[in-house]
Amino acid sequence: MGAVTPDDAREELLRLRASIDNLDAALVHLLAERFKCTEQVGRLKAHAGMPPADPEREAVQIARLRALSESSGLDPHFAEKFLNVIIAEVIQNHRQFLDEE
Ligand SMILES: C=C(O[C@@H]1C=C(C(=O)O)C=C[C@H]1O)C(=O)O
Repeated sequence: MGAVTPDDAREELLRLRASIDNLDAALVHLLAERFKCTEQVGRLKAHAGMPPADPEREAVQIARLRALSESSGLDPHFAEKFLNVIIAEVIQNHRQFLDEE
């Protein structure tokens, strides 16, 4: 392979960053849809007198995402940390719905 010129490198960087921008936008859209869903779950639970957190469901979700991560080349430890941050935010929202009831 020949030497990479600064112009080639800049072009490749721009190409990769354009993909990163698209992927970040997709992540934001996916998260927004997930939070719309969990909001409905939270309101349903608050109305039905169910607790905001469901540790059994969380354990199933974490195991599932860890397995998916392993098969797709994502660090499963990172996937678990990421999901835990999201779940903590969801549970905090669910507690607020409970207070509003
Ligand atoms: C969304 C729910 O509420 C909480 C949030 C979860 C999540 O974000 O995946 C999973 C379990 C619950 O602790 C649910 O019970 O399904």
